[in-house]
Amino acid sequence: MNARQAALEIVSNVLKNKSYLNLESKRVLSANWSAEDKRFITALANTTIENLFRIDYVLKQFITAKRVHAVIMNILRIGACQLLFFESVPASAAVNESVKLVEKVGKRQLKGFVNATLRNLSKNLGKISYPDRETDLAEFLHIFYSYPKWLCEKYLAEYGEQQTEQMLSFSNDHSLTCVRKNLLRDMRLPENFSAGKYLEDAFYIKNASSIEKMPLFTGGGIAVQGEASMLCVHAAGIGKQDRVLDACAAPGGKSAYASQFASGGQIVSMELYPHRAKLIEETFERLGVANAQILVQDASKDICDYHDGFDVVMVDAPCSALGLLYRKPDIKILKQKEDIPPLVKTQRAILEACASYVKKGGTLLYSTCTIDRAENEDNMEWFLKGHPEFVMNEPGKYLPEKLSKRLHGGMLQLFPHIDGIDGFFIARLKRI
Ligand SMILES: C[S@@+](CC[C@H](N)C(=O)[O-])C[C@H]1O[C@@H](n2cnc3c(N)ncnc32)[C@H](O)[C@@H]1O
Repeated sequence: MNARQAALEIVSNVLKNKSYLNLESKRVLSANWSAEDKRFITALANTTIENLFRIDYVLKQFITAKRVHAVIMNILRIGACQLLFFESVPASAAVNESVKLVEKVGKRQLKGFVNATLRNLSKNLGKISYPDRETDLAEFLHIFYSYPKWLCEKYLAEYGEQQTEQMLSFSNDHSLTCVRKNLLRDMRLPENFSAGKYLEDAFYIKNASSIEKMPLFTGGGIAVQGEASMLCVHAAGIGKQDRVLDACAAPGGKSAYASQFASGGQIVSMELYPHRAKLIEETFERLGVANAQILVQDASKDICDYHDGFDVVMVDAPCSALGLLYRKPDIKILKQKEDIPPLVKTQRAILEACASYVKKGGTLLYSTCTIDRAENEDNMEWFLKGHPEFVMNEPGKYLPEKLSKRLHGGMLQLFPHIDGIDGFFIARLKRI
């Protein structure tokens, strides 16, 4: 298998099976590839998925057939992706290598079709047309930035044209991975890790293709965790002796970080799915978390024994993950508008049950990794209406100054294009 075939396999599986891009990439890249091949495969598969709506729109202008077989369409997609977005790949290579793929998938009779389509595209790159932004702005944004149309419409309504375009056009350096230095293990970090944007114990690694195999990772010296996720734990303001409930805990990133703050206290990590609870177990073992207990349990169901039982309750709710779209492009394709109302229902049910576990004077920390008013601000408004025993308690003193200035109504919505990190939402409530 060559690099383009590997990218084709990843793209085909994501689109056909609706599987996650990172899991497909991990599986395909586990074979013995050179570092250069790994980078090319990852870039080609990611860029194709990231720009799928645009690529399909462009291809439509050059495809002459009425129907195109799925695998041939995917070959055209990764070929067009190279022509449109890979300056380092000569057009002839993008076309010829795509034609070779047609033979490899056993459809040699379609070599001429793929050759003609891509050659025609490569000769007419300057003549590609896009939807007219004056006639239908949402349609233009949907195609040009390759985001679902429903999301473009939603963001236009909520944030206006300028901010929506900034959000959709933002792209970060995909080669950087954020890790957290785990203070529960005393391991030295290499000099080439660069400093975090906001937190002392956050670091960025460049071009690390298999962090999970690094001795520093296997030995528990680091956890792969973004700064926005770490900031949620900071915002909770956890004390040394605190008893903390992490109601939606898998794979255990926030629980493990919380255990550093509550070094003399205790963490209870709750998770609905047993297979995901196993991930928490692995995280704790690797990172040396000793003061935590794992519980497989539906956080929306009341547990009488927990009433008034915790200084801090963290609800890092299951959500639409729209704050990760800029670095997890498959979510753009997999996420549907219809997914949101059931999520809001679950989030509210979890908040409802967990509210009673907070001690008087204690903290309820609500967070999501999404940019969606229904799942964030609206949920907080709904919760406070039904729970006069809680007030908003802004977490400014626990956050870096630059971010505490951005609190709005006591809540913080992070944006990748403004803050350079994942689009998390953080709200801190106090039980009075
Ligand atoms: C956003 S993730 C949590 C990430 C985690 N806090 C971390 O930082 O590593 C949400 C988790 O909630 C779990 N979940 C979904 N519904 C739940 C429920 N009703 N009760 C408990 N956990 C639930 C999901 O399986 C998922 O593992």
